[in-house]
Amino acid sequence: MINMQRIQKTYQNGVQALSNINIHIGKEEFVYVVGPSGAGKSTIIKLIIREVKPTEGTVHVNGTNLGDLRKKQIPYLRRKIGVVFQDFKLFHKSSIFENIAFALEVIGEPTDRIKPRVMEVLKLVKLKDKARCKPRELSGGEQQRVAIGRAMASKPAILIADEPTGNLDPETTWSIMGTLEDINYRGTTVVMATHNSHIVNNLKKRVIAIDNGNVVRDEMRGAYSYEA
Ligand SMILES: Nc1ncnc2c1ncn2[C@@H]1O[C@H](COP(=O)(O)OP(=O)(O)OP(=O)(O)O)[C@@H](O)[C@H]1O
Repeated sequence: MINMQRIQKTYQNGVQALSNINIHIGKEEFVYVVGPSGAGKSTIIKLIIREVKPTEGTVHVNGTNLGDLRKKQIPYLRRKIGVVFQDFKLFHKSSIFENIAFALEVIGEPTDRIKPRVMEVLKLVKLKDKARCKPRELSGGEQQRVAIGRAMASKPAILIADEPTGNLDPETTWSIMGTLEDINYRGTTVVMATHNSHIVNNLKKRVIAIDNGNVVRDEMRGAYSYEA
């Protein structure tokens, strides 16, 4: 599903973010990517969604070598990968319905299929009664569920979440984790970068720990750190 081989990434300013990364993530896995600030977690995510290119090495997603992708093929890749961020990134002037519908319009979904799919997605994230609301009328957790719904609208094989609970209180955090587990249970691979040790230590999954641009630990049902 996701295969990173001998990845080295140096940004234009000379900062080496990743030294030698080899990661294989299989179908339907749920993986936490953990590590201190600046370790390289977001860079790994940006490589998977082809927001940045590696300096050396190869990234395969769903069998496609991202190094071979032309710019105009990137939207096709993004259809297969949903992405959720810490700060939700919703359109504040649009309703919840429109926020999700927009994600389908940009990938060229036929008009008659948009409304039914938006309603399905709202059901998935348990926000059917909020379709007409604007994002500011929703709680932080509900806004993040909209963002997850939007990411899932194209039925991607992979959902990437970069610190999705970073702005949420503990109770809301567990509800979001429930939504992500549900999505994974239905067959989507989930890759989540997080600093939240409570989540990682309580909701046991595979843990890939990054430090200083290297994988320092890769464990099934791992902990946040060795000390935890
Ligand atoms: N666009 C960029 N240009 C230059 N350097 C960058 C860029 N993005 C990240 N870096 C550097 O690359 C290194 C890894 O950053 P990255 O954002 O991947 O870390 P992270 O583990 O996600 O950190 P955090 O937990 O704080 O989000 C850091 O030293 C960072 O300063």
